[in-house]
Amino acid sequence: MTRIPVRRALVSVYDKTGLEELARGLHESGVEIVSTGSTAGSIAALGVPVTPVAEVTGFPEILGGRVKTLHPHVHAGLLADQGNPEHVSTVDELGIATFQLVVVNLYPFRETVASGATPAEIVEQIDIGGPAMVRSSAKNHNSVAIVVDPGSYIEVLQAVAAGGFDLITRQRLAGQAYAHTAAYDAAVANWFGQQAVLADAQAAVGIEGGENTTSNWPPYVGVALERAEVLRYGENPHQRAALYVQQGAEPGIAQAEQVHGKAMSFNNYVDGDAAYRAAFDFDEPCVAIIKHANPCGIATGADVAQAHAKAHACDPISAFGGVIAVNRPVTPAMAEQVADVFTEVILAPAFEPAALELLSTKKNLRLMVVRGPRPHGAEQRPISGGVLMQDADALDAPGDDPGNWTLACGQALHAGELAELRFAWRAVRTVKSNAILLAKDCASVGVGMGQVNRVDSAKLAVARAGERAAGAFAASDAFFPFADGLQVLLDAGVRAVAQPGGSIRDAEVVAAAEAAGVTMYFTGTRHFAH
Ligand SMILES: NC(=O)c1ncn([C@@H]2O[C@H](COP(=O)(O)O)[C@@H](O)[C@H]2O)c1NC=O
Repeated sequence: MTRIPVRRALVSVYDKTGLEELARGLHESGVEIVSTGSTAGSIAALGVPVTPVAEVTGFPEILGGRVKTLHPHVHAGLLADQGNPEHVSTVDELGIATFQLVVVNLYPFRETVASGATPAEIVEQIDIGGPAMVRSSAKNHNSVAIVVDPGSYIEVLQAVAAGGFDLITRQRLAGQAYAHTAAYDAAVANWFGQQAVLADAQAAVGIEGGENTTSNWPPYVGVALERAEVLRYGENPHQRAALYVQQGAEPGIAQAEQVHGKAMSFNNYVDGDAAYRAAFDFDEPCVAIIKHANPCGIATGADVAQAHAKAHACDPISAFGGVIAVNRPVTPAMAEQVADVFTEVILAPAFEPAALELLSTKKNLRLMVVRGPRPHGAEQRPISGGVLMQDADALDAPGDDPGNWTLACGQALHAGELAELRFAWRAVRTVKSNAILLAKDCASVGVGMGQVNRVDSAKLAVARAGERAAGAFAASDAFFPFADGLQVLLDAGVRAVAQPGGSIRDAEVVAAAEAAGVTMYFTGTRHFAH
């Protein structure tokens, strides 16, 4: 493989991490370093020889740094194919020296947006010259190696000392470089999109009839995904699969840190995500046990061990091979309970040392550290040929506060009972629609999920609860279109029901509850989850 010896390098970095080692190493290998303003200043301060880029261009940096490397003496030096005799003679005639290595990292655009800077400050942090150099060098990877990641300087110095970069490495670096500028431009485009949304919203204020409905979503959304892991297989063994993390996204399970166990599978991630969302919906210590993206047990408790015991008791048969999420650090007491049950994954914000030690003896159990709370931004759902976007179904709708519920029939519940019904209401939204959840003592006791009619979901919940259905607190993720589904719950002896209300047959539904002497609240909010 042909290596291209590095004689001349262009270094222009905003992030000066590792710059000292890089500059010293390049100099020791006999490489001439050309550099921009403060990068050159930092290198010179180390006592390492450096040529300021203005000496190469014969032009000062102007417009507050907007123009420093945008010059033919730089870009021809980056773009000349050093294996092409015509290119070589052209640059020779014009007295342009070529580069074999370019090290660039860009102005911190995303960080500046996140810092709450003004639009003018943000715009100034859109790097122009940097991406131009990155793209020129990457295009000309036949002659130039382009490095955008301060984490790869050691590899860079090794390659330089070994006689230069081979073609495969230059191609790989070029790919990384284009991914880097693409992600950067996507972040810039997304910011401009957000500005457009804000401008539209401001323009809509005062328009009679109110709200701006057309432009609440940006005209373009750039998503940059970086492969974090190749998975053994997908949902089934014949499907290939990989995990990608979304750059700039709120951290979630894709960014979780594995502290024990074999590699996560595709299904572990899917179930883990459902478990994470469920457990982190609660402020109290909460444990959710998930199978096939649905809870087979969810409970809150005084501590995580109690919450786990209650969640497990909901459906011990289904809990076998489950994925567990907990919204507090795992304690030794909880770890002892879990150790007795075959479990695929536990996700938690932390594991107490003794818990970690105990659970680490289980070689098939995966332990993942996740940072809560669950992401609240917009959610994407791929469909064939596109993506649907929606606001995350946060638990902040008026109907999520029992204080806003309407008593449809029966005696108002006292505070303790209302807390039970509130638990059922919060927990049911983690269940795939049609969803019916029966709870007692702030623990699910029967869950009916994913049925194509509400009657079957009710039957399933009641069947799973068995005797526990009597006196249970029931929640339905959407209204009862007829009284039949509710009747299943009433016949099983539930104590109270929370449901959105809003069916054209509400009167029939309420009459059925009233006849059974059961309290029913309308929440006014629906929580479908598909
Ligand atoms: N305008 C230009 O010609 C230009 N050339 C390089 N840059 C950026 O300037 C930064 C380095 O500048 P300095 O060495 O002055 O800290 C790098 O992030 C680089 O991407 C430029 N800045 C912005 O566009």
